Amino acid sequence: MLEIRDLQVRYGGITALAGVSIDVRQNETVLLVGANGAGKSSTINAVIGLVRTAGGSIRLDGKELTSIPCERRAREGIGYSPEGRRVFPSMTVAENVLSGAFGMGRRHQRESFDWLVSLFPFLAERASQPAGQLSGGQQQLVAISRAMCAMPRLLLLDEPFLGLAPIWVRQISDAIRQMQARNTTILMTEQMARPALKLATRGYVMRGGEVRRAGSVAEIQDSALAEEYL
Ligand SMILES: Nc1ncnc2c1ncn2[C@@H]1O[C@H](COP(=O)(O)OP(=O)(O)OP(=O)(O)O)[C@@H](O)[C@H]1O
Repeated sequence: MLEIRDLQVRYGGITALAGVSIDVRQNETVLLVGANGAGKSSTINAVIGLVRTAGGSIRLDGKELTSIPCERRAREGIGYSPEGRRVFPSMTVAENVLSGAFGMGRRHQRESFDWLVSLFPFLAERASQPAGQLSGGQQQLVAISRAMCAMPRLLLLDEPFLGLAPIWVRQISDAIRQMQARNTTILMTEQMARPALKLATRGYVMRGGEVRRAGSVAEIQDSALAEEYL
């Protein structure tokens, strides 16, 4: 479904990705694992269009994405939850979540919101509260709910578990499982790989802007290189 070939990203003189190739098949959950600066976020951000690519291709169901501007990529069915619990702090919880389905019909928005509330009742309890007042774990759930609200066919999750207490890790894992049950294809990144490994089907170990190893979750877990990060 997603075909990344020889992807290159540079920030000025810094090479962040030096020719990365990754495949994500339909209904798979693929994990990018690696230490700080390995190139995980740059890969995700290139797919959603937040960074310009210096070479290579990114195809979604055969369609080249690199020539589509960032603001139009969501319409291709891509949902994105950024690293670092980024919510719009002064907007309400409901506004934050519904912004993920911007431009879609009211009925679709209502149905999605009701479904998300059935997963996370606090979204209804806190619906009219500014999102900036929530705890870190709740903000991360709002960011993920926003990415899920449009029911994307490809969901990009950048470090969804980073710095969270176990109770939030469980809730976010449950949300990801719900998306899997709805046949959503997922590409996620993680430094703290253990909870993510339970959700993934395959993984890639990244280091220094390159893929060092690819394989099943078991293979990734076994890899000596991965040891460093787990
Ligand atoms: N905006 C930027 N300007 C300059 N260099 C950057 C920028 N963003 C990332 N880099 C550099 O690009 C490389 C890859 O970073 P990237 O954020 O993709 O890695 P990562 O694996 O996601 O790490 P992290 O877990 O810290 O986000 C690193 O050397 C990083 O310092």
